[in-house]
Amino acid sequence: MKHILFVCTGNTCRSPMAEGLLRKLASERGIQVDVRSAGVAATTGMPISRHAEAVLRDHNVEGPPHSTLLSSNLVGWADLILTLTRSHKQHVMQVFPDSIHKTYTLKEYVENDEQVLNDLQELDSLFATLEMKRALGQEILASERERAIEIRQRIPSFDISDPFGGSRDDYNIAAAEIRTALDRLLDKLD
Ligand SMILES: N[C@@H](Cc1ccc(OP(=O)(O)O)cc1)C(=O)O
Repeated sequence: MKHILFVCTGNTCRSPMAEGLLRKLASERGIQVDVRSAGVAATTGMPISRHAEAVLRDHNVEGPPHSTLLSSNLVGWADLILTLTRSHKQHVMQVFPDSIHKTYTLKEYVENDEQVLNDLQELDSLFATLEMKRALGQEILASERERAIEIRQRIPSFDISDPFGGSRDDYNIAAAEIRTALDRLLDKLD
């Protein structure tokens, strides 16, 4: 059975909704997945946001009982790590470099446009080069910086915006965005 780990910041809003919704949608389609979630800056044991909980309740789903900080154990457990934003993905890849081959943003993983996927691949590799150069104190070429900016400007956003502190509507919007991506994810896993 595939182990899927969703990652956001606090693991109280987006990734718990993704976890609960995927469990529900997968079981409706008879697809076997084991799903968990965590946050890159989470405090383990915090309650899930009341709006996120309400969204899940409306779908007759239970989310995780509390938040969990991302750990190497969880990263090791996962076959596929799906982050809610690009910065979460960068964080996971920096802190757990062995996870590079299995870490994607949720929206990027379900993207089908070849041109966009090529751009993303080039951006990831540029990002890795720039990070390495920064760490080694090497000069970053203007051409490298400009290329990264050029690609960023033309690709769509792969982030699911953070409803933290927002209204129930903000949570509904995030949940709808997540759900659309999860339907496409299940098409891919089917
Ligand atoms: N954990 C952060 C706050 C935070 C909580 C949740 C959050 O949303 P999500 O769970 O979707 O990442 C974002 C940020 C803090 O220390 O205040």
